[in-house]
Amino acid sequence: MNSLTLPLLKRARGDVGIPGSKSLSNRILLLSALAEGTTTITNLLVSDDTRHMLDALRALGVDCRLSDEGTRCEVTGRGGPLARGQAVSLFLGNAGTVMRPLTAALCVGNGIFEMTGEPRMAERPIGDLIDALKLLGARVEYLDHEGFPPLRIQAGNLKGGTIGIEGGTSSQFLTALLMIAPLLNEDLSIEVRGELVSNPYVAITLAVMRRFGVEVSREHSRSFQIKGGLRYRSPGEIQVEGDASSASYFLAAGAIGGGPVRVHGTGTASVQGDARFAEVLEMMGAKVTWSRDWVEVSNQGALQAVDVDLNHIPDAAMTIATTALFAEGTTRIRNIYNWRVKETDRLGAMATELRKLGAEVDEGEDCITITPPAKLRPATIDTYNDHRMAMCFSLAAFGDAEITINDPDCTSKTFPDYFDRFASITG
Ligand SMILES: O=C(O)C1=C[C@@H](OP(=O)(O)O)[C@@H](O)[C@H](O)C1
Ligand SMILES: C=C(OP(=O)(O)O)C(=O)O
Repeated sequence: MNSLTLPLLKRARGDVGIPGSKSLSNRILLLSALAEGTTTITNLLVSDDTRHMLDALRALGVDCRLSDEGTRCEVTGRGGPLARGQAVSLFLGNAGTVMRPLTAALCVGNGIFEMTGEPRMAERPIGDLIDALKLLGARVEYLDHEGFPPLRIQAGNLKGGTIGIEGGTSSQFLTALLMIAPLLNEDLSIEVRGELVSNPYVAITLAVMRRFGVEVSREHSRSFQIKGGLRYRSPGEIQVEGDASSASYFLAAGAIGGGPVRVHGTGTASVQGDARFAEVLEMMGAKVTWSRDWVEVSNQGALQAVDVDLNHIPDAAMTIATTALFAEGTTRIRNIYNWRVKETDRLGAMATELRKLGAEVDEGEDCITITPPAKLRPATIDTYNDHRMAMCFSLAAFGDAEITINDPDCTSKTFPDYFDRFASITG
């Protein structure tokens, strides 16, 4: 579909479920492949990003059997590195959670691997991770531009020791190193240099590693120690939580459209940082009710603008940017520099599209300031092949102006039937 014109929305209410978490699905798939034993994964996310992980694992000889429309997967673990006799070329789309961890995993073992992706992937940095892997002895070549995919990896033995990793661009670099550390023959200490962005994603990594039998010690918040020469062990069956970033659009709809909207699949028991998104809606004046595995949002009065550092929830932070269209006052979202190196330059894209709706927007290097107009203007929103642009701008349909979303199918990266589920609580 080239574009989707949304009906004018007045209210949002009802119950809605969300698909499995992308971050958990891809971590669990990879560790299942590396582990000893067979893992049955349930509530697996079915989307482009998980398909890229599955296709890559299969190309690497891992047996992954899907059932229940792809939400259940039985993975026969390799009990160690993903070695391969012949050279393998892997197309990884624009999935950061595949490119970064799989690159690290394929540096260990045997084989020659080419890692490629969509054009945008060639603009998403990976140099800090490759520098760290090279210090451990990895052989990685840049096939196009220094510091960016596509890459050519010649796997081998990596040593342990102590390495530093830059924390300022993407937490996925640290996640990648943590996940391969047990496969090294020697112990590894990882010291994060500078600020660690998107910090809660590291907690997801540690939690999944723990489920697969590996404990990481933490001397302080940015120093990690992992024993080498270990094997991941399958937990048997493992259920993927609902995706807390995907939940954010419905929760925001509850805040803008009155609610109550109850989202099932994530709540206080979640390991995902984005589960805290509703706290920001609470700060804006919405009423939030929490349970272990659902969150409900309703709102009677007017929402209020907030001034918040959302470095810890960079994905759900985009939902606050469009919720700001319905809040009184000027909203400022700070410390989100890495929006610039994701599916698109999200700071630039967000500013451009919010202005089309009549908002006054100030785009800083690492922040965005949004003052809504008295009334939204009708607009056609470009989505920049960014699933989150499409999803968070669907909220603009509450503004009593006709909103058309270009390329709505780009939600397939993490949430293929997003617009149907959105219609189910707003129709
Ligand atoms: O590790 C993960 O699962 C993710 C980490 C975050 O990326 P950065 O660490 O690059 O901010 C997030 O934006 C991405 O969607 C998923
Ligand atoms: C940044 C995102 O994805 P990726 O895993 O490709 O980094 C995202 O889903 O918003």
